[in-house]
Amino acid sequence: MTLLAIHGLRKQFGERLLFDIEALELRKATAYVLTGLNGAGKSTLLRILAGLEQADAASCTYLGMPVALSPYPPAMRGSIVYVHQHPVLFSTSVCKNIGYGLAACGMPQADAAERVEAAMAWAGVTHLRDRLPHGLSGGEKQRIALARAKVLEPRLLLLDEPTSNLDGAAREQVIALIPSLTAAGSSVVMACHDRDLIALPGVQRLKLRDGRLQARQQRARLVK
Ligand SMILES: Nc1ncnc2c1ncn2[C@@H]1O[C@H](COP(=O)(O)OP(=O)(O)OP(=O)(O)O)[C@@H](O)[C@H]1O
Repeated sequence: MTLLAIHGLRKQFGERLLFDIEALELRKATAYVLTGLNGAGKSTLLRILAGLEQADAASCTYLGMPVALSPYPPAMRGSIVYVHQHPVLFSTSVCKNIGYGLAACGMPQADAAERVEAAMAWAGVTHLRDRLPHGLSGGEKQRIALARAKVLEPRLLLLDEPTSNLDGAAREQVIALIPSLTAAGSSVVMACHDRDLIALPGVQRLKLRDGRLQARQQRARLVK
């Protein structure tokens, strides 16, 4: 089942055409890696999908409904989450950071607290619940940012280089979280150069090259 399909997606910065993508199709509950050389436009594409950057599209459907990319549709705003390469956390406790989006959309406190607990456990950050962001490691911050995104139960997570600043156990902990996102029904697009992320079983490959998008399908897929 298709989650998002865009045809004729063009992005220009002034006179410069960054890419002209004939077709981008993202399936439900599927993980994708988006590769390409530095400057190919990976972050820009993720930012367009998240509604943080404007672009021209010939046609777009989201959950089978035709939508315009501009202005960015509320249905996409409410179910697509972008996680920055260097996540910015608010200067409040880890658990309040994770629950912020739920409180903002008016979820009752008891329900929100339950979801936040589950997200903290998932990301392995329960022991950090009362800590302030200052002094947390890069890996801890990245896992908190992933928990803050997952708690919203998005249909699509856009992860910009989620492991680029991490190594060793911190990197492995983040990589280990990815398959459970698709198992929970979310699709994931990760801009990355990390071979271990690219090699995760069932992950589909998208590559930006010379302004075009190449898709390479793998047979095995993660849970749908
Ligand atoms: N707001 C902007 N105005 C003009 N040019 C921009 C803007 N944002 C990005 N670019 C240019 O678009 C190109 C693609 O940038 P982008 O960050 O999307 O690439 P990337 O593939 O994510 O690169 P990297 O792997 O280095 O992160 C770069 O040449 C960048 O300078």
